[in-house]
Amino acid sequence: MRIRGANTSVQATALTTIMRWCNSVAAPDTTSESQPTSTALKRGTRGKIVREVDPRGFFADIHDWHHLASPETTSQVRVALKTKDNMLFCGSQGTGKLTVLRAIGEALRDEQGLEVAFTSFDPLRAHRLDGILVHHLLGLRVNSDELPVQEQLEGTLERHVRLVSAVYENAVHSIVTCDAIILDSLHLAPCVILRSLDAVCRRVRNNPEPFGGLRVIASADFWAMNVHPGSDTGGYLFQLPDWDRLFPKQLYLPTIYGQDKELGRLTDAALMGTLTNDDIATLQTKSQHTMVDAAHATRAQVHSGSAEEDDKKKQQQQREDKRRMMTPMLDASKGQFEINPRFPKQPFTLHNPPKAVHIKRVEIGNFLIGMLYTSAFAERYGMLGKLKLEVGNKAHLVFPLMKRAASNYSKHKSAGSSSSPAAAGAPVVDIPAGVVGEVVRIHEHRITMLFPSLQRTVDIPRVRVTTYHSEYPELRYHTEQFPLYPRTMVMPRTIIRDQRCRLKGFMIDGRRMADTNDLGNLLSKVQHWSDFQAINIRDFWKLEGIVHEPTRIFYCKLRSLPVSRSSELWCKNCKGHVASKEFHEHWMQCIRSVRWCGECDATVPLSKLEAHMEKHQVVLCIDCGQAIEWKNWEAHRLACGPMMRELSSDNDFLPDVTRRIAVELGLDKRDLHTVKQLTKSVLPKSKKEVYGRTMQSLH
Ligand SMILES: Nc1ncnc2c1ncn2[C@@H]1O[C@H](COP(=O)(O)OP(=O)(O)OP(=O)(O)O)[C@@H](O)[C@H]1O
Repeated sequence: MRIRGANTSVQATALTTIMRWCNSVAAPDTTSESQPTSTALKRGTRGKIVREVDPRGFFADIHDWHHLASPETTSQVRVALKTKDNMLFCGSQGTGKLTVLRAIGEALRDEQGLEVAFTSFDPLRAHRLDGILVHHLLGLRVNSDELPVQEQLEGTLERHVRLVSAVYENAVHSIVTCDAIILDSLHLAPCVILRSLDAVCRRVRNNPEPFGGLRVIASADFWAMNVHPGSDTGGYLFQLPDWDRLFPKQLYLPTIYGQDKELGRLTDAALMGTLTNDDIATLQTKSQHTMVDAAHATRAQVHSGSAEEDDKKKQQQQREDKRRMMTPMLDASKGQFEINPRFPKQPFTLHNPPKAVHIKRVEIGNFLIGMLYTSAFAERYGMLGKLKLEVGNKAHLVFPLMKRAASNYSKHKSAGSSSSPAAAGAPVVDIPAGVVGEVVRIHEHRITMLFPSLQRTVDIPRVRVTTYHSEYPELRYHTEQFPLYPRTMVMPRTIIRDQRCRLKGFMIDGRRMADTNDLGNLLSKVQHWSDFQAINIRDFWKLEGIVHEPTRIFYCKLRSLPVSRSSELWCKNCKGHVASKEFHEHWMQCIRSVRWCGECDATVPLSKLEAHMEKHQVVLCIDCGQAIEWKNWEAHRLACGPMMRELSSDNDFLPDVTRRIAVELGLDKRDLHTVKQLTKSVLPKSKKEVYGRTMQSLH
């Protein structure tokens, strides 16, 4: 094995280290000045992280590509092959975005011979895409909380391009070495990243076109953005001035696959904020009745033949069934404890490669270790880092468990076939993902689960996933965890973020929802009426901000739908009435030029917003303990009673020395007036932060 691209001395050290570490590798070729191997030159293979499931015990299908060749997907692939434009696929969960991206990426690579990087902003989806995190393509830190300003970010991106070509010798992708990027979960990208990517691509690729001519095929689910009812109206990706230039082809995928047709219509209405009272009634009654019917049917199957049971027992059983089927959804505050149990019973284990510390000393080694390490956590596969299952708890499967050994499937995948696994003689699904079961027994290395709907009791061992880079297979991380997801953790935000499978048997309670778009996002996770029960939706639906207005307006434009049927519309940004016909033009101009200041009840030009909001900054006068707006500070410091006493001789608390120095220095009482900026948590509402972010992302 060779470490390519390092300078000779570093390379020699690295080689020795890794050679010592891995006995089985061939002798290093120190004479050739870092000639790329044939693997590295093979198109489309750079930067590939491989994830393999150990086929012993239960084999889980973690790759899950069954519709790459479906008619809907292939029609999108045809469009992508014909056009040279960048494309963006929008849609809610389950609309096939990832499948389309994967199919287009493969077609660009295999049919047009392009070097394609498969990336996502979401680590879990990066794994599902068989790709890498965008951060690894761009050279960004994964866990960095603070984003640098655009200039710094551009510097980081350019530096990474240089590192990839000079030090890593193109063993991984960079924005220069690939011809196309598959960019998933764009809704998670801050504006500044997209703007820097565009600017740096144009510079380093020496091409004035968007992204320097790099083909970008992206997907986004803007309904899943982290916004809450009080969020701002501006500063989102789709409001960037050159958004349409960056993505000339934008499509909305309307069909949630596998979902009941009427339920699909209501899910769309919930997402777009157009649910009527009748729709809510249908949602509540239909889900309730069908769910209870399903519970009865299951029980009847299990107890068929027991006719002597008396009516009372039957009724009791039915009540019990109903209770068991409907797990109430948790709200965010309660669920937090469940999600991060202090003493997990089944922690996930991550086995590091031996001598990882030594390998880290070489730049490429450091980069690879970082990339693999952040890709190998249980959460990246949809499992949990901390699992606390007890006997009697309910949980559902994260992956479909397969029946036969994995060898055929691996061969089939490595042969690059995109046909269905069943057709290639691959293992078939034994227990589908999402099935709800009850923990019967817990052993050290397996959990016995009873799946009542399948009438099966099955031992579930830990899934063992090995993660490595295709060109450095010696560096391996092994992840182990039970592929189970506790039912107690079903709550709006976690389902959306962590769950890859569809949900069954839970309650959508309007009163437990707190976040924008929760109802639509939850509904898009279910397929049939019998999977859930909706209650109290009417209470929730009346609340302001329950659908994210900027996203709704953007999607209306994308789908050529009217924002409203009335002749006039209320602009949430400038708080004015606008004729419906002109609404879109007005909105786009409005959000790019002004913001509403709630303190002054007036619009403020975007260019002056930062300075304006500074005036509303609240500060604490330490002398009198009062919170005062910054604009009133000057007046306050002249009139603050407790402060005026400070330098007077009857202030026993002021040390004589301080008083003398102050008088000698000519400091008047005003200059001694003290002020403390309040911490964010004390402030009633962080308007500054909201507007600050907006300013930063728009300019
Ligand atoms: N054309 C299709 N026909 C039927 N089912 C499909 C089709 N495309 C995708 N699916 C299935 O729909 C489900 C969601 O697909 P995919 O993951 O690609 O969508 P997504 O929009 O990325 O949604 P999610 O956020 O739920 O992952 C998967 O189970 C997939 O197999």
